[in-house]
Amino acid sequence: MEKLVVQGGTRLAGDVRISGAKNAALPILLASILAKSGVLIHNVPRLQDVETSLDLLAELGIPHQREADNSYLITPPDEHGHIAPYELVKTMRASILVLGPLLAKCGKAEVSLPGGCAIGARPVNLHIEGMRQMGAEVVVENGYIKAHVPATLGGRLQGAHIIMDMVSVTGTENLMMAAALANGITVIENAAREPEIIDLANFLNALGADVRDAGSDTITIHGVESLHGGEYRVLPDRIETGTFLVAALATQGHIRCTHTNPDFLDSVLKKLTEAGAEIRKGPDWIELISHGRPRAVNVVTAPHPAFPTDMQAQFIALNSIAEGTCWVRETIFENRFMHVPELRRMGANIELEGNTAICTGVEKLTGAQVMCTDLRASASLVIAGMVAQGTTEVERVYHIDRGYEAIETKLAGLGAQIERAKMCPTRIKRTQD
Ligand SMILES: CC(=O)N[C@H]1[C@@H](OP(=O)(O)OP(=O)(O)OC[C@H]2O[C@@H](n3ccc(=O)[nH]c3=O)[C@H](O)[C@@H]2O)O[C@H](CO)[C@@H](O)[C@@H]1O
Ligand SMILES: C=C(OP(=O)(O)O)C(=O)O
Repeated sequence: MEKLVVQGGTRLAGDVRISGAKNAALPILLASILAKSGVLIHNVPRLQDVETSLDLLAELGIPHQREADNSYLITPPDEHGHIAPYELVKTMRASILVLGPLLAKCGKAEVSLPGGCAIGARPVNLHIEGMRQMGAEVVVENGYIKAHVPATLGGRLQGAHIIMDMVSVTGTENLMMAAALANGITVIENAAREPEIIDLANFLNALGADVRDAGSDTITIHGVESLHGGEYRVLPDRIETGTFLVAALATQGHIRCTHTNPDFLDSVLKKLTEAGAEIRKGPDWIELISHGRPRAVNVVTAPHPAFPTDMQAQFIALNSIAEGTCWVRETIFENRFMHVPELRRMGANIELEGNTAICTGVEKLTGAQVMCTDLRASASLVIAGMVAQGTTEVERVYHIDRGYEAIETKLAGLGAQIERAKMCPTRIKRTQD
């Protein structure tokens, strides 16, 4: 087990290179199942979730090769396995994204049902319902989603008009991938509009699919017979970008994120400006200049283009040391406040009322031993550690490794005092009764 050891008190300064987006790379890697020949994918971030996706492809009998630091060649054979086992799915919920590609390509799929996780129950009923509307027969048995396309449909999913009850990112992606090879036209209404949806659509289209209007709430997919191989570059990670910008403002620093895309971050940049940051933008960079202590800002999470839930924890860390009182309302996940008790251990003044956190900024946090509970909660603890007095030890760092490439190296490059260390086995001293 490893931990991050952070000494607070340094202002972040300099340039940081943003990696490819986790939430685009995962669906794109798994969508390559659909291709008939090799797919070369660039700008894939080096993350635990990427390793898990590659393991999942290998488990299905789909080989890959690392061509360069961040480039992978996936070569799907015509015939391969169709079972995504519990052992892999339990470590990465996004494994559910093989359901659509496997059903579309192999006519059958068995995917372990992902369980709930620290941030909420996260059911996948919309994925299953959409596949059923496209003609698949689906049962949930022994913890697995077991789906097949009946012989009466000639082994091919059928285009359908799907109205999603809720906006779901991976739900929209799964249905888009399934529809790419379906017979006929699929229309997905109330679709998610995240930039990663557009990236997946662009990837599928680069392989010969016909996906239209991704990025709007109604996506139309004209099914094609097959997808060929190709080459694609994953878009930059807007959440990693936002995390570094929040870290810079919290430490009253001045940084520039390079290799990013400012167009994807409107709601976050607006809140950073409201909090007192000066933001400058170029075609592929964003600069943040601090002017003193940040001001507290109210935030409500909602589907894109509104404020992303994946930035909520980082803004709570920022508000913890900002001037004033404000509230942060989480409307996407029912349990995404696990970072709050940890931040309180560092001296933050945060009250929880249902889905709202009320933060009153304190002058200083103090270093403490804290524990990561999920990916973005971990990022918020690292940010808090960088502004706290003294040493913060962030434990269970495997959560952060799921979604941030080399976070301590990048932060150290900006001047942070942070290092990864091995955890010693805990020794509990027993006293005699
Ligand atoms: C790999 C990936 O891209 N992960 C992102 C994706 O997760 P993910 O795609 O899992 O999140 P969803 O957009 O599906 O979830 C949104 C809401 O819909 C609910 N829901 C979803 C599906 C379903 O079948 N039934 C249902 O009730 C969820 O419990 C949640 O309350 O979008 C989230 C919301 O922006 C982000 O936090 C995650 O980083
Ligand atoms: C919740 C997240 O990811 P996942 O959907 O992979 O759990 C996230 O990226 O913050």
